[in-house]
Amino acid sequence: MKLLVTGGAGFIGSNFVIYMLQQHPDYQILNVDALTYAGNLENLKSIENHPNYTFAKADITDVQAMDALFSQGVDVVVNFAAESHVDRSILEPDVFVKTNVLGTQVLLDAAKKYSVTKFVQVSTDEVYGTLGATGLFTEETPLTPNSPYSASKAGGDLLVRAYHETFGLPVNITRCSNNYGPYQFPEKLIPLMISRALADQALPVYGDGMNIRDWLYVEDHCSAIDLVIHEGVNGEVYNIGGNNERTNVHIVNTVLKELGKPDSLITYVQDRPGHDRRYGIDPTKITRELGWKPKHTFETGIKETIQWYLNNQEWWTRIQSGEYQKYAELQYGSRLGDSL
Ligand SMILES: Cc1cn([C@H]2C[C@H](O)[C@@H](COP(=O)(O)OP(=O)(O)O[C@H]3O[C@H](CO)[C@@H](O)[C@H](O)[C@H]3O)O2)c(=O)[nH]c1=O
Repeated sequence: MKLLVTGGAGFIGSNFVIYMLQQHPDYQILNVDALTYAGNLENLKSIENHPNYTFAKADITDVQAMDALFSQGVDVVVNFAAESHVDRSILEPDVFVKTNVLGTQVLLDAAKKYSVTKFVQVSTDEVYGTLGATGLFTEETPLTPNSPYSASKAGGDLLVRAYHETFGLPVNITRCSNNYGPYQFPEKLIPLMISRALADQALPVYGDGMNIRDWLYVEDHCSAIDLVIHEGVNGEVYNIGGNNERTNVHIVNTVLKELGKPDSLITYVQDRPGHDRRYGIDPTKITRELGWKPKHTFETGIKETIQWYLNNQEWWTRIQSGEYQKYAELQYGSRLGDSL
């Protein structure tokens, strides 16, 4: 099988490439990534010389580049390539629409032209909007995205759906909750808090810190996508969640405790505009229909993750520079100057 993985140098994408080469060493994997700020080939050092792995630097919105890649023969596409950070989408929505909507459409056109046997769109529970105190997102929950990021992902998902309905393209959409684990870029809650706590810097908790996310260990997400590639019924959506709902303040306290750092580092700052209160995924469909089961509890996953960041300080200190640094100052500088 020849797999085209887009965004394979990002957090979830690189974990997926490594996972697939371990599970299916005979599959050929072509990783295409534009290597924007969060794409990092260092994530793939362990498999870069694998005989069945190839890398191409290209942007998924580049029609000619995508045509050239698909013309080499592709069986399955897994589309991870996306702008993914909500705060950044509030500052610059245009790049989100370009990559997440236009990029998806370019890939769909190429997938149609070259008759791929499966197109998996890796999406997010954020397309469902926010939950109140009760209930869970199911695959039938209406799409009501609240941020430019989630609106752009919903736009991509709807195009995927339309290519199935209109052209019969064999597609699946997966919608995951918050991932965590090795190689997550330190703009996201868990790695950001680990890196700042280690440097004894203030930890910016948005609003009252009681927003809830449903945490999924990245390797469990990868195993779910592997199942969807092989067993997913064309046209179907599958929600993937870890049944691990936690408040943000619980996450931050866990990080502080594991690192032996004081609570006084927590700084409540101005809330994220349009901040979704709660996400919670009902994974019944993928569990019952495809037999998926996560292997990690939150308690083991978070310990392993913190240990990974402790063991790999060079990886994240190197990337905390350049464009990231400028952006972090914009994002946290103003927030931290504006503590509640
Ligand atoms: C970066 C940061 C975040 N937060 C809060 C905001 C959220 O309630 C929670 C998690 O924030 P983030 O790590 O940015 O993740 P969130 O907005 O939930 O979105 C993530 O999870 C989604 C899946 O639910 C993915 O689709 C997104 O790509 C991914 O970024 O922590 C803080 O309180 N302080 C912070 O500095």
